[in-house]
Amino acid sequence: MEVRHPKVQNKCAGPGRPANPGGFLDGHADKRDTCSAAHSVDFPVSVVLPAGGTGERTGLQTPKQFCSVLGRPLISYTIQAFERVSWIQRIVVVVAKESMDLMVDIIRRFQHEKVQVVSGGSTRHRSICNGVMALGEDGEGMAPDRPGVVIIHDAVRPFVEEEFLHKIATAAREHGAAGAIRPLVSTVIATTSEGFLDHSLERAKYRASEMPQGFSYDVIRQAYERCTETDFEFGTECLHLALQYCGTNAKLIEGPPTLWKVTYRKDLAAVESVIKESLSESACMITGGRASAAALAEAFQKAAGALHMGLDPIPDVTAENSRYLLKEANFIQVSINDQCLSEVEALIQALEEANPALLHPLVVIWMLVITEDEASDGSTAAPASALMDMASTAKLHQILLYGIQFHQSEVRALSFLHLFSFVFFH
Ligand SMILES: Nc1ccn([C@@H]2O[C@H](COP(=O)(O)OP(=O)(O)OP(=O)(O)O)[C@@H](O)[C@H]2O)c(=O)n1
Ligand SMILES: O=P(O)(O)OC[C@@H](O)[C@@H](O)[C@@H](O)CO
Repeated sequence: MEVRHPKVQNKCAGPGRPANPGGFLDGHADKRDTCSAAHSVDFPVSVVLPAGGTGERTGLQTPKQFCSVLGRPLISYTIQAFERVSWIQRIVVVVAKESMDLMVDIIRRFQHEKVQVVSGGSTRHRSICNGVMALGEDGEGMAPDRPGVVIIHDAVRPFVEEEFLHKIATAAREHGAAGAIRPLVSTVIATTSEGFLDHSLERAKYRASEMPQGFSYDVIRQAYERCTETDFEFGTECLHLALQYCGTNAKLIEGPPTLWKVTYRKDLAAVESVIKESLSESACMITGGRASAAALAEAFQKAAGALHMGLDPIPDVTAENSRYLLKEANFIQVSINDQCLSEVEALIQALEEANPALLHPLVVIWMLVITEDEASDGSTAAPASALMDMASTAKLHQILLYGIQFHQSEVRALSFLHLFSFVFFH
């Protein structure tokens, strides 16, 4: 499907079918508010993820954005990094038309939110242009809800944090354009036509242009409406288009080293080791909706921030929260004074039914909290034998079950999180 916008007919389009105006695959926005209070914006932000390349430099048959990492396509990690940000409204993924069905399947399988799939072009700029135009598409009589800011981010850069996205988006809002930069690792040199050194650049004066980049919508749209076929064919830098065709000088912001792009096969191995390491840094805390458990989860969530752990408290894993079963690797089931194992049994059953395509064990910690009044009744510990039996069965499904019981007066969130982090690092 090709996005063909009347004003820029064939401007960014490659070959392809007329575009579906871009109906959402699942239109409900992500209701899970995952942004911390520190990060919010007062203008609409959308994202374009160019993912229409072939990944030739990996030497693999499968385009790198669709290569599996721990049983999950690389692009799914990148989409998740954006869909978790509550102030991002729409994510346009731009893929080659022959990958459209695959992309739709990935979105459904991993229950991605806020995603619209658009057909790519023969070059990266053409693909990005298609994505930008789709954001302004009138689509079936709907007034285009054009974003104030568009974040553009290569789909093969899976490690992007909300805090940096917020910096890029607010700088783009203020300056019209903003981009991530990183120090150069190697010196840049110019060669003669015979392949000899012509001159070298003073490395300290230059930076590597990375992603994400942000633009006010009108700037990037106008840049693509005005740029030339040569730009579309050979260009690699959106910031240059904004300067060249809109006179907009991008604000440059040094980003973390995690912004690197998967380009070669070795980069896929690096992604896998980084993701494995990060597995111990997030968990889903299931509170059952009880006020006391929710209060405890809130205290843990605050403490988790100090350990750079992401902790998502939710009441259960049903309905819209069922996506956690596919994307999270660690779960803490909180029971208050309830020695019955039914809740954790239900969680393990839900995990087995969801059968997430992860090649590493899932970890479930049953956290039994005994409150002061209950403790005075001399309540006994949960039936350890029943827990052991359940753990033995769960292990057959790659689920590692642990139990921890403590009295409310013993709760020191940070120390428990250190313990959880140790257990999660499997
Ligand atoms: N016609 C294209 C070419 C590239 N991209 C996307 O732009 C990003 C960065 O480009 P690059 O790393 O060069 O990806 P490929 O072009 O796939 O890699 P190669 O040059 O090795 O083929 C990737 O997410 C890629 O999918 C795109 O959307 N459309
Ligand atoms: O050139 P490639 O297509 O490999 O990758 C695109 C990069 O050039 C681009 O992501 C940054 O340089 C920022 O513009």
